[in-house]
Amino acid sequence: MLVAIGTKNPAKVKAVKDGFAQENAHFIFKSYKTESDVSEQPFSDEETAIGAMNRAKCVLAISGGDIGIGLEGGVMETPFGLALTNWGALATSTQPPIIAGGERIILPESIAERLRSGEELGPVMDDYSQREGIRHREGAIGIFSNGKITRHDMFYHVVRLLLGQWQYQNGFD
Ligand SMILES: O=P(O)(O)OP(=O)(O)OP(=O)(O)OC[C@H]1O[C@@H](n2cnc3c(O)ncnc32)[C@H](O)[C@@H]1O
Ligand SMILES: [Mg+2]
Repeated sequence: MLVAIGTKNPAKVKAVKDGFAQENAHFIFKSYKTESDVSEQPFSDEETAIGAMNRAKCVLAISGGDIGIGLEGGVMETPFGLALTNWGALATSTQPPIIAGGERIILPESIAERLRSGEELGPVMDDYSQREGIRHREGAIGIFSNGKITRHDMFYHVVRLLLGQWQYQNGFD
């Protein structure tokens, strides 16, 4: 079965491969750069989830795969501050997309202010941590959880939720 992944981001690609790895079925993976057709920095749960679904549908269409997976990161305002929010989607040609959300934490106010004024989380995190490519590695969630939950860990959970829902809906044991 061909699983098409709608990103070239290594943290996301590895999360998908690891998420499918413990199954008995044989999966082949291909990754493609896809557009999420939402803002570069999604600013709500809804926009982030739509971005994930768009990526999943797009990668399914361009790959001819059996399953398309889209993962999208964003932020959302809450009564407690600006939260990280992450969504994943699994698309097939026969059913509406399945979605699942990731773990959330509140960002420090200094980071939140920069995002509210229009900056993107990726570059802001690199600037904050004085390192390059945080979004390809542990991500903001990894930095602010002291490495306890990385971007890979978080998206791995999302992928397990997607795969499990797909199996449940299709009568797998
Ligand atoms: O190549 P793609 O798949 O697009 O991966 P990405 O890292 O750009 O991830 P998203 O598009 O899903 O994320 C939307 C924006 O939020 C940023 N972002 C999201 N989660 C992040 C995290 O945990 N750490 C750093 N930046 C993050 C990211 O850099 C983008 O500016
Ligand atoms: Mg992106």
